[in-house]
Amino acid sequence: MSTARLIDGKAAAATVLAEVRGDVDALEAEGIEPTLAVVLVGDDPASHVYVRNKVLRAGEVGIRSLEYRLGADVSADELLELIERLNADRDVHGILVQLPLPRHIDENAVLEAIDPRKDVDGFHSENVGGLSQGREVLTPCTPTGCLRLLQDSLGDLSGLHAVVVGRSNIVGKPMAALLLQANCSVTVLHSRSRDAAALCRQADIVVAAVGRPRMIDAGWLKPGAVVIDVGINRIEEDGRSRLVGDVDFASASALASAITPVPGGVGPMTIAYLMKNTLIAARLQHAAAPEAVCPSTC
Ligand SMILES: NC(=O)C1=CN([C@@H]2O[C@H](COP(=O)(O)OP(=O)(O)OC[C@H]3O[C@@H](n4cnc5c(N)ncnc54)[C@H](OP(=O)(O)O)[C@@H]3O)[C@@H](O)[C@H]2O)C=CC1
Ligand SMILES: Nc1nc(=O)c2c([nH]1)NC[C@@H]1CN(c3ccc(C(=O)N[C@@H](CCC(=O)O)C(=O)O)cc3)C=[N+]21
Repeated sequence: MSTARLIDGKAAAATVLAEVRGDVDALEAEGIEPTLAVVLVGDDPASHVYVRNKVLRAGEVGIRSLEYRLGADVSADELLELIERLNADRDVHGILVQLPLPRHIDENAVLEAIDPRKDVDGFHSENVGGLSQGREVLTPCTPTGCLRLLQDSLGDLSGLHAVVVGRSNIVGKPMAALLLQANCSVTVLHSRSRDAAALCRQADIVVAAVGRPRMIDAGWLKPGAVVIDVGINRIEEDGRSRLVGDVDFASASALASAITPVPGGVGPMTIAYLMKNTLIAARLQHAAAPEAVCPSTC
């Protein structure tokens, strides 16, 4: 039995970050200091780890980052006020509000309050709609990172059948939109899909974003399929805690032609694309408001 080629997300992320580093230098030569504001509400330990990683990575590529930590009991109004302040601050180019938010805060209202041009997560309806219409907009980091991994592995994706397992707003749906934009035929599976494994076995490309440890095994795959595992699940095994994906790596890698590991696959690419989006956002804002037309008072 053959073994799948490993798609190295860490190495791919390093390439993306090197591209970003070059763009940062170019912007700084124009007197612009790309800046990302990260907002973290509450004390979820996993969220704290993610936010720390984002801030560290930003520093490494020369992006300035501002961290705002708010208590779990903060009111929606206080959070919206902070976002308004960041929207109005011309020195802030990207705003990321770490999800999930505490239950008493309407997540959608918060995401809609972010200036779409500073929406480095690509979650604002303006950007969601733009992606669906094929306009050039800020697109969500995780699926955009997955698309890059696929294009690096396969080149042109035209005509391939891609199956996305999961239909969340942050991964599954934008992933499907990006693959369609890249000329794939796209099938989206979810918890109500009938005989999901049989549908998945028709895929040339499988993107798993379910949140169920090792759900997708060889029985879901056509021989030679390329598998992208978005899942990040912390489980207890052999008396210790470990991170596993939504794909049963051992089983799937015997049948797939290429596969991402967890950790070291999609996760690092998500952070790399957050940095890239921050650069795109900075460019967008400075192209739209050149000093020559816009006096310093605006
Ligand atoms: N690597 C990274 O950078 C990131 C990783 N993640 C990880 O990706 C995973 C998915 O995240 P997210 O999209 O937010 O998760 P959600 O819980 O929001 O969505 C899960 C999706 O999976 C579907 N689903 C559940 N059970 C089944 C099943 N048995 N068969 C088919 N589909 C099923 C659900 O269907 P339905 O809609 O019908 O309920 C839903 O659409 C998680 O492990 C998360 O931690 C998330 C973001 C970034
Ligand atoms: N507004 C918002 N935007 C997000 O993009 C967002 C979010 N909220 N909330 C949570 C999810 C999750 N997410 C991850 C990012 C990086 C890794 C990552 O780097 N993972 C490493 C392992 C890290 C570890 O060891 O825990 C890896 O896979 O190699 C994982 C998950 C972004 N998310």
